[in-house]
Amino acid sequence: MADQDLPVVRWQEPPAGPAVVLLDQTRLPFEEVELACTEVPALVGAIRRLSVRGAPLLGIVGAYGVALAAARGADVPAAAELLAEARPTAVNLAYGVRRAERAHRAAADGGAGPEGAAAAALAEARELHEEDARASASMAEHGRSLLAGLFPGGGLRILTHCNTGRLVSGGEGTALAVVLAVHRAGALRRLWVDETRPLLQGARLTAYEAAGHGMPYSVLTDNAAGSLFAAGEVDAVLIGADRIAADGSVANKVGSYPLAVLARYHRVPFLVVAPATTVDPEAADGSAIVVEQRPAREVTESAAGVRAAPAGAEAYNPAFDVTPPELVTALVTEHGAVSPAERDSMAQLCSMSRSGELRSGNGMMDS
Ligand SMILES: CSC[C@@H](O)[C@@H](O)C(=O)COP(=O)(O)O
Repeated sequence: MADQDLPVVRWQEPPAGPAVVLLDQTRLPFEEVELACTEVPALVGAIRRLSVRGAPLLGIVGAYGVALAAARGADVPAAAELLAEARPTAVNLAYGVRRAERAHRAAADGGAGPEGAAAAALAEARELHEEDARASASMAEHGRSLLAGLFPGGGLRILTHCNTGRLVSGGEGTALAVVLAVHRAGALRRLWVDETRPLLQGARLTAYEAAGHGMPYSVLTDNAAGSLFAAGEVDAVLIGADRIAADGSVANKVGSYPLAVLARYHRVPFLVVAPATTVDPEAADGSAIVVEQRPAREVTESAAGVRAAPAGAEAYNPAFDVTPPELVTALVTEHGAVSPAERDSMAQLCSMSRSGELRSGNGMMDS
């Protein structure tokens, strides 16, 4: 296995750059290989094929993408549009893009010139990168302390879905950062890792991160989760989120909703860990969240391109599903934990998130 020491994203200055350099997640867990994107279309392609993925990281990368366009003298609004639309569900992507675009425009309007405006976009991307690292550390501590209160004896068996660790973040991640804090506190008995069909973010990426941290973990097929609950082997479910609506509905990797149903039936806490930038106050409820549909071949073929279904088979392949707020025990953000059932807490969380305002606009938000 690789060493896990390359950054998940970094900015490359000239002469090798300007470039946004990504740790190519399609090559993990077998190879740690960097992918240098020197132009925005290459970066958009990398986002679409999931060389880089996970909501908070998409936001950071989107912001660096705007900085890249500016540094290359490209059409920044056009590049921002391309980047923001590369994937539709994770609200953080458009949020990061619009933030950097706004910084670029403000500098240009202030007479900074092309180089100064490009520097302003890059500074904004770096700021978002650092903010996300700080948010990650706060979420980890809030989540750990919530679980310590619920399970004072430790010995936790946590089930997680998809990948939510350092590979999705400026820091140690969202849900997996909480698991890591529990592990460091000596309170993790086992991490159950859903393989996460069809692209195996759990089996490939979460298992890779769990192994790197020396966690006790087991990979299971998504379908095996029910029997694990039935056997009383799951104490808590922790997942991340790609977008959280104003009513507390949570869009996350497809397969999250069935876990929430299982957790409710078996009276197991279902915790969603995400930075406030994942809250979209403009999405009133789950029906307002666009769910990305992925190509059929991801389901009808194996990862190696070997056909699993008859030629011409059609497929249903949504990348995400939406869990209604009544199934979510708590949302853990950098500001603390809230129950989505508490309307006042949700309203407060919405007011702390600027993702909705920045997501859809042209970066002209007043502030
Ligand atoms: C903090 S990570 C939360 C989500 O982004 C994660 O669980 C997820 O669903 C990622 O999906 P992906 O399609 O791999 O980008």
